[in-house]
Amino acid sequence: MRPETESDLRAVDVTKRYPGFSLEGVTLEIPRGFVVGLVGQNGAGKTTLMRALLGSVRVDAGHVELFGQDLCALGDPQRAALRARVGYVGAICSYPPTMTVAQVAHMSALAFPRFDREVFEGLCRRLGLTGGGKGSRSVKELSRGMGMKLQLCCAMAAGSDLLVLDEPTSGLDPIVRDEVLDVIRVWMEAEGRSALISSHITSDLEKIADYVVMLDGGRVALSCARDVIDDEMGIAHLRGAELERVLSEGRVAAPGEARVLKRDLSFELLVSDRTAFARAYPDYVCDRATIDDVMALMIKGEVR
Ligand SMILES: Nc1ncnc2c1ncn2[C@@H]1O[C@H](COP(=O)(O)OP(=O)(O)OP(=O)(O)O)[C@@H](O)[C@H]1O
Repeated sequence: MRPETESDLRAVDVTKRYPGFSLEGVTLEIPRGFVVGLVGQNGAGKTTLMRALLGSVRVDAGHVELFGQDLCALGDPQRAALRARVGYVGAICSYPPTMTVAQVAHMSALAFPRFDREVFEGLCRRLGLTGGGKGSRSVKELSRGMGMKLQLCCAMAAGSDLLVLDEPTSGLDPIVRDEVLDVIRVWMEAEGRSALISSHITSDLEKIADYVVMLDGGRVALSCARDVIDDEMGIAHLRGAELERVLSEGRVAAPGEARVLKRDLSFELLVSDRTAFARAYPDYVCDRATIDDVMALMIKGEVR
């Protein structure tokens, strides 16, 4: 990923083993100023990876550099200081349920020295969390979407340089999802900010992510710029004989590197360069690939 850009976070060969699951040799970078989207099926290891990156779980091997410093080589105070520059938002709103929005702000201001109340209040107004007496509502009275917005407002107002968001749009309606994405986009406009966002709603990542990292069974199955998926990759829809012809000619993928998925009446073939494919096989249909398409082929596709 963009070796010429400074990285806010760099993970090298990160391994975390649980009984029955392991995150194996994950290497990943979050270049400064960019959004990295993390995708994968349920249980692929996204949350475990995020927790390992933030030092919330001890890794068994590999290392993590946060803002250029090796987390393992630091003492607790230095690690905590670096960690304070990262805003983490989990899928569940973790504030005490009886606290009001205003009290959450007060608690955050005590916890985060860089917490900016004006920024917090501006964000809350923008997202409809406050105004018209709404600020006196307690956390338990907030809907799931409101709880997510409140966590985001706190993380952004805390002066974070890097946001790590675990499924920030899950369970939200499309309008609220767009609002949340808009707020992240506006936050990203300030220089030097980055984000790692996991999601099962890949259409959200298509709107916001600059890079995509795909996890499968605890390993990185694909890591690339989103533009590569949008502009270059394709899904060819082929009949059996057409597929065999394309595979035997070896122009699309070397033997052992093609990904093929059988559908009811045809086969799908993952194509890394759809323009070259169209030139080589002008009579065969090849569509643009979405993140979902690529995920299905990479994870469920047969290797040919
Ligand atoms: N503390 C733990 N002890 C043992 N196993 C764990 C622990 N935390 C996670 N796991 C296991 O690690 C695997 C990956 O879980 P993880 O929550 O990271 O996946 P995920 O990709 O975030 O899934 P989802 O999309 O469903 O949220 C699962 O099999 C889970 O049971």
